Amino acid sequence: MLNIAIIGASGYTGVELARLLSNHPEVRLTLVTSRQFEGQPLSQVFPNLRTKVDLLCENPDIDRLCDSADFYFAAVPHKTAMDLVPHLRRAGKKVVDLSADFRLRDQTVYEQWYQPHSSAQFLSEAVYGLPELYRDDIAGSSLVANPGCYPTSIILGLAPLLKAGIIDPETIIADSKSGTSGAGRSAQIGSLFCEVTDGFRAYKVGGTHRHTPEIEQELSLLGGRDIRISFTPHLLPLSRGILSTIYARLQSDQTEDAIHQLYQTMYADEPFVRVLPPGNLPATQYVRGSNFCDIGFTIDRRTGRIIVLSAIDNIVKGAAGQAVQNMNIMCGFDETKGLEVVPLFP
Ligand SMILES: NC(=O)C1=CN([C@@H]2O[C@H](COP(=O)(O)OP(=O)(O)OC[C@H]3O[C@@H](n4cnc5c(N)ncnc54)[C@H](OP(=O)(O)O)[C@@H]3O)[C@@H](O)[C@H]2O)C=CC1
Ligand SMILES: CC(=O)N[C@@H](CCC(=O)OP(=O)(O)O)C(=O)O
Repeated sequence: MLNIAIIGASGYTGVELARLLSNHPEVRLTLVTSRQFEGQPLSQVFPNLRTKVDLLCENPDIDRLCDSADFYFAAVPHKTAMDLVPHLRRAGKKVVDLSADFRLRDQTVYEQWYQPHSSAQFLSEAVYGLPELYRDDIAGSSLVANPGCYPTSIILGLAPLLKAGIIDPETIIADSKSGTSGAGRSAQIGSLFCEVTDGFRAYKVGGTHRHTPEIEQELSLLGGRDIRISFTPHLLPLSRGILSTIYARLQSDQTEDAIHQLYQTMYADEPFVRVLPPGNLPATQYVRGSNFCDIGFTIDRRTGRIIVLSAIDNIVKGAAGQAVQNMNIMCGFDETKGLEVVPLFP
């Protein structure tokens, strides 16, 4: 059995990691951290874990951390992760970092969008943890930077089109809508019930959301040239789920069957990408609680644009589920272990 620590277990991705890992046959949770709930059972902080997780929350003291497990999930905010990861790596531990701290390959770009990087020497070691693109690199890595939730939905939605070179990369627009759990569990006015319910709004409009450089980094690698996109996030009055609606102009006339074939070919062996037949469109309620990314598309003949829709659960494929998928790959386990759950509906 592999001993696992979740650093930041009292957050939304932390509780989701605990839920998924408690059902994983190859691992045992040995440490969960939370400063605010130190000494309390995690199953008291999150009663859904009753009888499934029997650990007390501990303060994340670095020496105790390094002695407590073989494999670490850093489910803490960015900035915190960059200060923790070097200690874990120097102790020879494998880490999946759910924060943004090791996702951008270029330190300058990271520092433009976030803050000064205290452990930039680890950027070259980190592998971007999108298994559908980097499975082999992830398998050989000890530090995986788990992708952001919006980037996961958009990159998976566009990858087959960019690889095939059939869309004009200068015309990409992604409108994404996320459930409120994406903002984390800390108290913030913008996440209060009255601020979110019965309404729908965009935020960080005009290329100002910090996921923009992450999405552009990966799309540029797929397209083999520098790509800039228009990305607008929106906040939904839902707890979980992301739906990204992505537009791009087709470079030439294409049939729906030919494009469907492109998606089928790229994702044929992917356990967590479900390509929908032409005419079927994804929705957040059909991936809820699961590690699936559902992708559908349609061609707007009047404008010559393709419209791709990509749905994930932001806490599962957008965070904790993808992190477990990465752990499975890094440790040589069956990639679907702990993640076999069918989406919860209704
Ligand atoms: N929510 C989502 O949908 C997604 C989140 N992510 C990323 O995953 C990470 C966790 O997100 P999420 O679970 O939503 O966040 P939450 O705010 O819900 O939880 C954060 C966790 O980190 C701990 N923490 C906060 N500050 C520190 C610190 N200085 N030292 C040690 N522990 C700390 C908190 O516990 P305590 O304060 O008690 O110690 C808490 O357990 C973030 O980097 C986020 O960007 C990525 C993709 C999607
Ligand atoms: C709804 C909402 O607020 N979503 C978060 C992004 C979700 C996320 O966790 O992304 P990172 O892993 O990069 O932090 C936001 O817009 O900042």
